[in-house]
Amino acid sequence: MTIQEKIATLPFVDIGRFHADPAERAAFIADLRRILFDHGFFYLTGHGVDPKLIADVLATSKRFFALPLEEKLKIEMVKSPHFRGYNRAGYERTRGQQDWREQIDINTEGTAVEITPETPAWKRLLGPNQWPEAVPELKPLLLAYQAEVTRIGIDVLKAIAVALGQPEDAFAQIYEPQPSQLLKIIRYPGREVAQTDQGVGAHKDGGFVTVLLQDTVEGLRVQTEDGVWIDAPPVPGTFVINTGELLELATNGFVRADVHDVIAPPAGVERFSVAFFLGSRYDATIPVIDLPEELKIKERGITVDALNPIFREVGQNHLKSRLRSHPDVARAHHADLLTPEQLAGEAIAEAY
Ligand SMILES: O=C(O)CCC(=O)C(=O)O
Ligand SMILES: [Fe+2]
Repeated sequence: MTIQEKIATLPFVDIGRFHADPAERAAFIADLRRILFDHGFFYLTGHGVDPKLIADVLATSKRFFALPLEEKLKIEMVKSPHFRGYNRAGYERTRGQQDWREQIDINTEGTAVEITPETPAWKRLLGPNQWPEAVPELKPLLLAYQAEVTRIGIDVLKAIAVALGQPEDAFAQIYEPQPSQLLKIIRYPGREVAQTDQGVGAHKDGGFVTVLLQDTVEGLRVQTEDGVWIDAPPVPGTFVINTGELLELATNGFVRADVHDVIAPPAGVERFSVAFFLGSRYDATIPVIDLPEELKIKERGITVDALNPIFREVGQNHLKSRLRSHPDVARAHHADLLTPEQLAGEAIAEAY
């Protein structure tokens, strides 16, 4: 199969059409509405991100991953109460199976909040990032890139709101003034290291939308609604956008959050990607959007209780999943939030 045949199964969305004249914009919205119901994944074009910024982010990330392990461990995540920093390959699992990828997690650059017993627990997520001294250019580049993918993510979200028959700012009440901006630079080592084909196991992403930059090596796969796995190989000049669980919840399953995974590259090959997860404010509660009748009849429903407010409290859920994903960080910094079982159990990191 050629690359063209493979990607024929995932649609392309040119976000430039959202800013075109009214007739073109209306045609775009009609197209997007169809795409959103059928697919949780699409390729984004017309986004206007400077190709030089993209090239610099990838090249500089590769320089970080090429550092000796001891240098990378200087910013290991366990040093950050805010779940920021480096995780080495083979230390995370998805559904019990080892993931083979190393990564740096970055989020909104901030200062730590003083934590008292009265402080909402999610405020522990706020704080500074950890940056590598050995590659000082990484900080300004990733912060510039984070700003750009935030702009794109919000633009796509506005288009999605309009496609759902809502005003374009329908979600602004839960992302303004500060959305969550988790950015990961990721390296997947080849199978001679991984000794399994699991780069990252099957999962859904949690936020509004994910803006994914892939370098040149394929490996990303998406499960369609009928259960078939299709490839989502890199296409130069595009981002892969996938809609997350927050939108699935908000639309009672009209919008899909597709399960996806990454296959580890062949022996001797490494794969790089940069994933950006746009989420709402941490103190937001996910609303249920009242879709127009012609869309409402196509809602699929969701597997959790749609009206249970616990599932809809973003910060609390995010902190819970971070504590589960990174038990070493949880024990080092948040032991007061853990159950005796969590404190006693094996400290295995869960990616999702
Ligand atoms: O690396 C990729 O291509 C995708 C990564 C991913 O799905 C994730 O980190 O959630
Ligand atoms: Fe993902």
